[in-house]
Amino acid sequence: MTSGPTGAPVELAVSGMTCAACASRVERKLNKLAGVRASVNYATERAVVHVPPGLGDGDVIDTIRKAGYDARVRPRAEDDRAAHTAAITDLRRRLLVAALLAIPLGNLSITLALVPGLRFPGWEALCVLLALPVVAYSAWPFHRAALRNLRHGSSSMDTLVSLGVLASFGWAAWSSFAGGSAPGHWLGFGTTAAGADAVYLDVAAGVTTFLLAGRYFENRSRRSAVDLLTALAGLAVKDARVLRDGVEHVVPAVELRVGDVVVVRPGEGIPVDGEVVDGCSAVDASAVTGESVPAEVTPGDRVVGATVNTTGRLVVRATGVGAHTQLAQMSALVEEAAQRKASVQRLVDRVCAVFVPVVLAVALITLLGWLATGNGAREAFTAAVSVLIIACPCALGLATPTALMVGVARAAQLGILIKGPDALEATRMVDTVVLDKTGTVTTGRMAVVDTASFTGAPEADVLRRAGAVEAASEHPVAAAITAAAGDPPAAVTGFEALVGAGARGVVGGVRITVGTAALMAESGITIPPAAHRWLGTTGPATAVLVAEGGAVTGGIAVRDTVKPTAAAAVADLHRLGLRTVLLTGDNEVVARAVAAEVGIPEVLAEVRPVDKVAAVRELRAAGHRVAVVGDGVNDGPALAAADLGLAMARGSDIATHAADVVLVRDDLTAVPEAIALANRTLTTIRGNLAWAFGYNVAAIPLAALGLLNPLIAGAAMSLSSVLVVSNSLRLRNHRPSRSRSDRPRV
Ligand SMILES: Nc1ncnc2c1ncn2[C@@H]1O[C@H](COP(=O)(O)OP(=O)(O)OP(=O)(O)O)[C@@H](O)[C@H]1O
Repeated sequence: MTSGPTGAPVELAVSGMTCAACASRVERKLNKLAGVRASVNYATERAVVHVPPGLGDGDVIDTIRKAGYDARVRPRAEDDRAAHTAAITDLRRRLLVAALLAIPLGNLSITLALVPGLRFPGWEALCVLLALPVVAYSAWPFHRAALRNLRHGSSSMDTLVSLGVLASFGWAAWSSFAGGSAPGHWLGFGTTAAGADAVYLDVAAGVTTFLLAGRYFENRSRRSAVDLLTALAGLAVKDARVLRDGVEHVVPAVELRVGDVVVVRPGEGIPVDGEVVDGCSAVDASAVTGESVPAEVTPGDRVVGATVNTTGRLVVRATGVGAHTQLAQMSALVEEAAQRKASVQRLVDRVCAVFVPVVLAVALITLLGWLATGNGAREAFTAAVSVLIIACPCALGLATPTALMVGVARAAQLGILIKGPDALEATRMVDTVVLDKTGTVTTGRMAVVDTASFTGAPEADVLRRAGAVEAASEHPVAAAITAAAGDPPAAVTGFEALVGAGARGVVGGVRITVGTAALMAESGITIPPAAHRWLGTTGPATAVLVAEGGAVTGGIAVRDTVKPTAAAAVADLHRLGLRTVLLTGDNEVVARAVAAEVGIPEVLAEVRPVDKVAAVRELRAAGHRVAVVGDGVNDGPALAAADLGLAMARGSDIATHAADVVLVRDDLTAVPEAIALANRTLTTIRGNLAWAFGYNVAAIPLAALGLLNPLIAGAAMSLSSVLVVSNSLRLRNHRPSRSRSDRPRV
C-alpha cells in the first residue's frame, strides 16, 4: 500500500500500544486530522490511514508520536517479526526476575507476618530489597507506558497497573519502616501479627509477576495469530528456473515477468500463475486452496503459484507474477479482512476509551468511601488497589480482533476468503442459500449429447454452423458446441451474444441464430413441428435450437454433470438448518433434474441474468436473509444484491469479485464450511466479549467492596486476557464437519 495524492491508504506499524484503549486513542487522534480516515488495530499493531492530498506520511507519524507511540511506514514482515521477538525476549527476562524474587519474598513476608517470633533484625529491609528489582525493573514496561501517557495527559491500563504496583510498594515500604500498624490482616490461612505491612511488598511483586506473565503469554499467542494470518504470503516460492534460449537460469522469483517460461521440477513449488506448456504432473494445491487431492495437469491447463508440483517435470508460461498472482491477492485480501473493524469492535473501542479514567475514578471513590466509613487506611488501600488491577480492559480489547484474525486465517487455509467482519456478521443472519446452477452446482464443463437436423442435411452441418457462431461466445453451452464442431470454425461476422438466451452471427452470408426456443420465438423465427417434437425428447439435457435465416433447421442438446461433492454440500447446508434454492437461466426440466440429483427442494428456472437480481430481492422482500452462491462472473449483480454473496472463483481475479466471500476451492462443500466457520468465529467473538465484559462488570464491585485480594485480582486479570486469546486460537483447529465420512479431511 502506498499513500499519495489520491488519498490511497498507507499502512503503518504502530509500536508502544499496550491495550485496546491505546489503539482507540491513536485512531481518534489521527481521525482528528482534516481529511484523514484511520483504522488502528491493537491485535495486529497496524494502522491503515487514508491520507488526503496536502498531508504526508510524516504528518501522520508525527501525530502518532505526539500521542505517545511510534510508527513506521510500509512495515515489512521481517522487521515486525524481529521487533516482536525482541519484545517477547525482554518480557521473558523481566518475568524471570520477578518470579525468582517474588517466590522467596512471598514465603518470607507471609511467614514473618504470621509468626512474629521468627522475625530478625532488618527483616523489613531485606523484604524491601527483594521487592525493589521487581517493582523497578520488572514492572518498568508498565511505568514507562504510564509515564508516556502522563506526559500526553492521558491514561491507559498501564497507568492502572503502575499505580497499583507503586501504591502497594510505597505503602508497604513506608509502613514497614514506620512500623506499628495494627494486626488483623487476613491472609487466607491466618491473621497477620502487628507490624506486618511488609506483606504488601508481596502484593506489589506478585501482581507484577502475574501481569507480566499475562502480557508475555498474550504477546506470544498474538504472534501465533498474526503468523497464521501471514502464512499464505509465506508460501510464495522464492527462486525460479527461468528458461532462456533453452538454458535454465535460477533467478529470484520477484524478477520474473509475464510471458517468462519457467521449469518446475518434481517436488518444487510453482513460482508463478501460468499455463502449462509442456509436461504432465499432479499438482498439490492443498496449502493454497485447501483442495485435498492433487490435480493432474497437462499442457494447456492453468496452474496457480505456490502450489507444489509432485511427480513430473513441468514447463509453465507465466501469466501472473508478483502482486498479480492469485496467492498475492489472497493474502492481501486476508490481511485486509483481519484489519477491518467489526461493528462491535467500534463499540468496544469507545468503551475502552472511557474505561481507564472511569476506573481511576472508581478506585479513588473506593479509597475515600472506605476511609469515610471509618475503616482503616489498609482496608481502604487494599480495595482501591484491587480495583485498579482488576479493571484493566485488556481482554475486552483483544476479544474481537484476535478471533477475527484467527477465523479469517483458518478460513483461508480451507480455501475460503472472507472479505471482512461484515461478511461474517451477514453469515449469521442467512436462512436461505440460493445456488446458481451452471458452474456452481454443476461443473460448467458441458458436452454435446445429441444433435438433430430438421431439414435432412447432415447433423455435422448443424454443429459446424452453430460452432462457427459459438466460437466467439464464452458461454459454457457455446464451449461444448465449439468443441463438438471440431475443425477450425468458419469466419463469423456481426457476432452478437444474447445474454441468457443464445448467440447470433453471419456465417457464409447466412444469419445463424443459436439459442433457446424462447429466443427463436422472440426473434420471429419459425420453429417446425419436428423441432418441437425433438425438444420433447431431450429430457434433462439443455437443448438449444439452431436457425438459418428465419427458420430453425437443427437442434443441439448439451449436458453438464453435477460436481461430485454437490449433494454432500447441499446435505450439509440442510443440516445447518438452511433452506436451499436452485437458480438458473436454464429450462425447468433441466433445473428439476439437477435439483433432484443433489437434493435441492426448490427451483427457480428460466430466470434471465438481469432477473436474477429481482429474484434475490423478492426473496429478501419476503423476509428471508439470502446468501447467493455463484461463479462471480456473470452473476455478480445477484451476488451483490444478496445479504451474503459467495463466489466460486477460478483464476486470479479474486479481488475484483462482487462477493463477500470468495471460495478458491472448486468444491461446493466450501459453502457450508464457510458458513459453519463464520458462525463459529462469531460465537468465539461473542463468548470472548461476554467473558471480558462480564468479568470486568462482576469484578469491579467485588474489588470495591474489598472482597478481592489484589493478588487474586492480578492473577484474574492476566488470566482473562490469556484466556481470550487462547479461546480465539482454538479456531485454528477448526475442522469442517462433512456429511460423508469418507471425504478426505483437510
Ligand atoms: N451462447 C449460447 N449459446 C446457446 N445457448 C445459450 C447461450 N447462452 C445462453 N444460452 C441459453 O440460454 C439459457 C440461459 O442461459 P444463462 O446463461 O442465463 O443460464 P445457464 O447457462 O443455464 O446458467 P445458470 O445456471 O448459471 O443460470 C441456457 O441454458 C441456454 O439454453
